[in-house]
Amino acid sequence: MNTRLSVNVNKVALVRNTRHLGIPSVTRAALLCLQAGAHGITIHPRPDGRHIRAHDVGELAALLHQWPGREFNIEGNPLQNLMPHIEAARPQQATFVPDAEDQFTSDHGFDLTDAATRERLAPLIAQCRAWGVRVSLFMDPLPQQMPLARALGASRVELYTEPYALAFARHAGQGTAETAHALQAEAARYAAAAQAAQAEGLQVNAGHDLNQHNLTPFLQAVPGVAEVSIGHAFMADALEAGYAATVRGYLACIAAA
Ligand SMILES: CC(=O)[C@@H](O)[C@H](O)COP(=O)(O)O
Ligand SMILES: NCC(=O)COP(=O)(O)O
Repeated sequence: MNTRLSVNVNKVALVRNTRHLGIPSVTRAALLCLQAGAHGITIHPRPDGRHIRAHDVGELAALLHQWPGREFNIEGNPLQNLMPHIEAARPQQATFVPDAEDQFTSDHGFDLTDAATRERLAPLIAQCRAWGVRVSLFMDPLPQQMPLARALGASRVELYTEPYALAFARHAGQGTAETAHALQAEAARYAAAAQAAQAEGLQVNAGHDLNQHNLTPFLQAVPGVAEVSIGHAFMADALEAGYAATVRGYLACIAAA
């Protein structure tokens, strides 16, 4: 499967919000990434508006409508502020994330073994489907929870990849047999979760702290990833190389897998 690249532009908005000048432009960043070949744009309009704000959602939806075949992915907690954005923007994909309102960043997936969580999510997933919006659930790599995700009506899961990224960084920094084993074990966890999801008919996305060093090995270890959404490391790279060259760099990492 050719994994698709969705660029998360949260951090462009974060810098923009530090002045009242409207620069750097979020929509221009998205346009340049699409022109360079990115398959989609991801945003996470958090309740506190620290980066992506309501007007960004509408402006990006209008931009993506000019790019048939490219996808708009809006992330957030559907029990907080996400659903009005989904109704207004009608993105191709909504990624449900169980973040608290004041969370520093996303750092865990849903626990679908909790009946109350399932009861709250089921009607919201159904609502998105009624709007023609695919739902992906942000999940830790837990094979046993994949049937629960499918039973709720999700079309995809997004595997939360920070633990893998941490194991990769430790091995890259130390290169010991112990870190190699730990990295191999982490990659195997994700492969098992992906295979369990695919066995349920779910497609598999992945994201959080992926970068140009850990992306290719991740995709080599985890079969059939449909989409990676990458923002923080992407924007750090783009500050040095520019958006277009950075898109090409990440596409090359995907092609090398
Ligand atoms: C869900 C996830 O892992 C990221 O997409 C999230 O958008 C990161 O949010 P911040 O950019 O606010 O750290
Ligand atoms: N869903 C992950 C995402 O959109 C971006 O995460 P990160 O690359 O900013 O960590």
